[in-house]
Amino acid sequence: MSTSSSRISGFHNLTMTERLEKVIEVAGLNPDVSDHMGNTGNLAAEVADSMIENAIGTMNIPIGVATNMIVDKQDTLIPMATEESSVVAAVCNAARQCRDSGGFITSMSGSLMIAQVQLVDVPNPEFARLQILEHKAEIKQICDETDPVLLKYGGGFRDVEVRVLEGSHTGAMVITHLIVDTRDAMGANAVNSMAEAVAPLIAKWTGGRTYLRILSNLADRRLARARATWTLDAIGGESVRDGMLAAYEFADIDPYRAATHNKGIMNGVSAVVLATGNDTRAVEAGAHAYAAQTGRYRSLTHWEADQDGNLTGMIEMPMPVGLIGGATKSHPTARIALDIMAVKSADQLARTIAAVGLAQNFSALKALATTGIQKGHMALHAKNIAVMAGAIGAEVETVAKDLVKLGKVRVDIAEDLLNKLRG
Ligand SMILES: CC(C)(COP(=O)([O-])OP(=O)([O-])OC[C@H]1O[C@@H](n2cnc3c(N)ncnc32)[C@H](O)[C@@H]1OP(=O)([O-])[O-])[C@@H](O)C(=O)NCCC(=O)NCCSC(=O)C[C@@](C)(O)CC(=O)[O-]
Ligand SMILES: NC(=O)C1=CN([C@@H]2O[C@H](COP(=O)(O)OP(=O)(O)OC[C@H]3O[C@@H](n4cnc5c(N)ncnc54)[C@H](OP(=O)(O)O)[C@@H]3O)[C@@H](O)[C@H]2O)C=CC1
Repeated sequence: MSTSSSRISGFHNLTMTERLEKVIEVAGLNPDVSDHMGNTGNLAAEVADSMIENAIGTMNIPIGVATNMIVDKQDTLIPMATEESSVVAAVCNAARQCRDSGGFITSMSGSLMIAQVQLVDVPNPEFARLQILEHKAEIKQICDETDPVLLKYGGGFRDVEVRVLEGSHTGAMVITHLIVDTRDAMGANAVNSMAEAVAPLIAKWTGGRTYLRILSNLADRRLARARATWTLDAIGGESVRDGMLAAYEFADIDPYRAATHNKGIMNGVSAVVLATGNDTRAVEAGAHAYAAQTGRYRSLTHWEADQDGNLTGMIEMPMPVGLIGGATKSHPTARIALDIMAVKSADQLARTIAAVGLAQNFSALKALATTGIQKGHMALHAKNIAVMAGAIGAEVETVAKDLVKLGKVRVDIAEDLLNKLRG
């Protein structure tokens, strides 16, 4: 085997330590790297190794706790795993400003997931559609038998829907949607198993051929909603409100702006999803597909003034998260994060995450419509810049403070400050 080749036969059969040594050799890294990578922090090496393939170590991301949140009348601490400065502060800031008006009120459309079965080579697709619908009772029985545990917890098959799509190469496709209540699980594995169990029968009933059998990440039967009111007093008056409303409208009519606006929302959403061991990609894919559902990519939030002139914000987005399954149970930090939030159900977790997304959006819009994002964000980012410039220990705080004082949060300036500090 050539050391410069990425073809490393049997790599997956090595132990984690052996894999790391192999990577150090192939990538020509300094052997000191093994000390750093060998320290897996608060995720035991054997757990990391059982979670993914070809593991060589772990990567720690800070968890911050957002304070001030009141969700459905309950004070709630929010664990957020993120590498980005000012994200946690922004949630604290937004939540503080709506505490006096009651915090966040949330709701959920349900915990239904959709699995899709793709059927092709059917000459009479509309006929096939009805053939499938006629077998609803049998489909229910197969789905429920596939996951008796889910059934025990009150979940299982709820409905079947069939759509006919026209592919330009493949021709007519008959797409069956299995609608399944996955309760406290995100449900991907649960519904995928059901789709695979039902597919051969769909082929048999219709005479067609099935291809894909997989959940849809456009989880539009699992929408989490949150709303909150910020009084004019709390936000600093009408001009702040109007600036925020204009910022919202900009996002809602312009996809270039909406992408950034929604990225800001996902700063909060993904941080809680990650901290609780849930699937960030599933939530992100669902969020963006949902934002584009009207045919134009739009804002996930809506902002209005109420009859008293106060600012009201709302969010509604797919939130397929669970309390069991994925890494929610296997990652010890995820379990602690769930304990911090004290959530009792996947539904409550999803609703709380929606509230965090709304809070995040509030702070970003307020900063953008007033002082600009850089003032608050860069002040908090200054510590990162100090570390990038080589500051260590107490130097980090000193250099960061000086950067903020100068109003120039730049690495070259941090290096100058550090040199001066060190004499
Ligand atoms: C940064 C702040 C909060 C400063 O805000 P401020 O008003 O200058 O700070 P303050 O010192 O007056 O504090 C107000 C409250 O903010 C919180 N707060 C204040 N500082 C901290 C801190 N260090 N750690 C934790 N919490 C903090 C805290 O709750 C505090 O109240 P207190 O507890 O003191 O009574 C504000 O400017 C802000 O919310 N900015 C928005 C930041 C943001 O959105 N960051 C996301 C990254 S930028 C991005 O990726 C998304 C974006 C912006 O592009 C999205 C978009 O375009 O829509
Ligand atoms: N496109 C995507 O988004 C995809 C995502 N994934 C991954 O799938 C994982 C999530 O799948 P998921 O099905 O949630 O996980 P699991 O299969 O790990 O857990 C779900 C199972 O747990 C059991 N269970 C126990 N208690 C409950 C309860 N109270 N409520 C509901 N179910 C309960 C159920 O039955 P039983 O014990 O019989 O299993 C259920 O099927 C994530 O890791 C995700 O990354 C996988 C494929 C595709």
